[in-house]
Amino acid sequence: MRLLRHPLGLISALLLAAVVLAVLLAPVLSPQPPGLSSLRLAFEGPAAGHPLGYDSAGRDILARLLYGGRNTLGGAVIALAVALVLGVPSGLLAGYYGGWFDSAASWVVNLVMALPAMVVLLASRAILGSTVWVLMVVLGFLVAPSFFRLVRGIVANVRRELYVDAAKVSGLSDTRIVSRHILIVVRAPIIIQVALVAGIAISLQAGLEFLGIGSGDSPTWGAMLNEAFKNIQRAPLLMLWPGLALGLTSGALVLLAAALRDVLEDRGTAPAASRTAPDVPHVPDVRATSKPAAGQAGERAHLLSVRDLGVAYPGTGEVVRGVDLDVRAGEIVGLVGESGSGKTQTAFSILGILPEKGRVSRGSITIEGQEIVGLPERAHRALRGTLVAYVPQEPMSNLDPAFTIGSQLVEPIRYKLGLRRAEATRRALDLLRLVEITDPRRTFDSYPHEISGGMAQRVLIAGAMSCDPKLLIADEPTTALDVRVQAEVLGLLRRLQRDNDLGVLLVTHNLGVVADLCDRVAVMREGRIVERGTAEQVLSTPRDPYTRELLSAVLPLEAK
Ligand SMILES: Nc1ncnc2c1ncn2[C@@H]1O[C@H](COP(=O)(O)OP(=O)(O)OP(=O)(O)O)[C@@H](O)[C@H]1O
Repeated sequence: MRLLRHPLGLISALLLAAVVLAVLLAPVLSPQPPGLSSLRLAFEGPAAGHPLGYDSAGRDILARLLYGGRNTLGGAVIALAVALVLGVPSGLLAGYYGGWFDSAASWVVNLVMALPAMVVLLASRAILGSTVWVLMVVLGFLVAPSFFRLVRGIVANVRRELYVDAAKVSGLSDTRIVSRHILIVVRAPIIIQVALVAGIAISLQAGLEFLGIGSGDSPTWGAMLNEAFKNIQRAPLLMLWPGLALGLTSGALVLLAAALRDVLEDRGTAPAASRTAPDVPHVPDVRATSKPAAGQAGERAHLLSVRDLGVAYPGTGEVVRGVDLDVRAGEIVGLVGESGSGKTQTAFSILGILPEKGRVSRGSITIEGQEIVGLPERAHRALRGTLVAYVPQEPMSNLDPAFTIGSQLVEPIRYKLGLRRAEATRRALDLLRLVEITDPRRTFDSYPHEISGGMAQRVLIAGAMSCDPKLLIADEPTTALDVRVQAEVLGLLRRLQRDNDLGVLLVTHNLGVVADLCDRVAVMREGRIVERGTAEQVLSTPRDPYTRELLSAVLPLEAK
């Protein structure tokens, strides 16, 4: 549904729907069968009931266009179905279980990818015949590796997530874990990839037909192009219709993929738990209160100030109830609490990205003095990325596997800062250096599946820093990483915060992270803040029983 609110998505979806509908209704819309030929009418112009005129064999162009669309789109569907059936389950298995199946499947995939597609298609035509459907099955086989790699990369990454471990520990079967945790993560990239591959399949098929490699007997847009090309001197307009149909359909698919990416990829994701050793830092600071803080405002911080925030969902009521929070320039504030306590909802309200049905039910949020509750989406969007940036929890699923790291950094920089490509590229490389990536050029040119989780998180931090934000909201930024990499990424956040005088709101379960990094901390439970103070105060002399409970759950494990 959110796709319909995306202008590009709406236009491309409508266009595709119109094409598919027209093609399906071919018998109704078309005045005669596509093969009916009357040489007397060859190259005749439009006539009543034949709005596009006749081709070189005196066949109705509209009929051929509509029936040809059936073959062209049907061929793409077949190629996609084959690619999905082969690529997705094998990618899931290889990514989830690894081991010999992964090695064998990756070997086969590399082999298939090394095959020159055109040669294979030509050879299969010679062996299997020229029917368009058979060629599309072969094409499906050739593009299946792209789905395999996509799914395998994401699944292998998600498999390492602690929440998948937790699901395993709690006794869920593998099938259930895959359907509950894993499919959700791969669904969006697969949908995007489907749109892209459909466009490629249509263009490739048309290319083959245009070269005269497909089957001559059934009409397709490519075959129409081929025939029109032969008569280009005599009737250049014949090229227009199949060209237009192909251009519009493939263009709409590419735009739809881009819109789907926008819509599907900025969703919040599931939580996870992790631990690092606490090492209470010496931090000077501010006020400490131990009571729930609703209504107890105090002086508001200039950078970020939240007062009496409520977030509600229909049916559930308020899930955040009267939260007060301040983040000043140059400080890191931890927002801790168990799963479901409302941390992410608070962070999302500040970012203005609450899920569809969620709304801020009361209170005020100011960023640099500007009230943002009730701000129109457009104005809010202008703040995100420039004034406020977000570092998400799952680095890998926030990077699009279909694009290089470089292009994913460059595009937002160009969009937000209006830089030219060369300048944006320079800035992206500088940012990669800023986040301590040793070979920025190599990372720039890599695809997400070629880099590690820690590197991916650095890339996302680089992305967050790209427009010099003043406030960074990091939601469990190290959850997906192993302990050593966690420490590195936390160190990086600390350095960036110091060097840039950033204010950071760090959402975390992890009291070790709070101890390592935070100046101040607010503890949330059931939508309220139950305790706040300097990290040192809260960790060494917790006043609220809930904080004590949280601490006692962690400390015995970390005392070693
Ligand atoms: N889309 C939604 N519709 C209804 N309730 C929701 C929705 N999203 C979140 N909630 C509820 O809001 C409450 C707070 O969720 P939130 O995600 O903020 O918790 P959290 O403290 O960030 O937990 P975690 O650390 O697990 O992410 C939860 O009880 C959750 O059930």
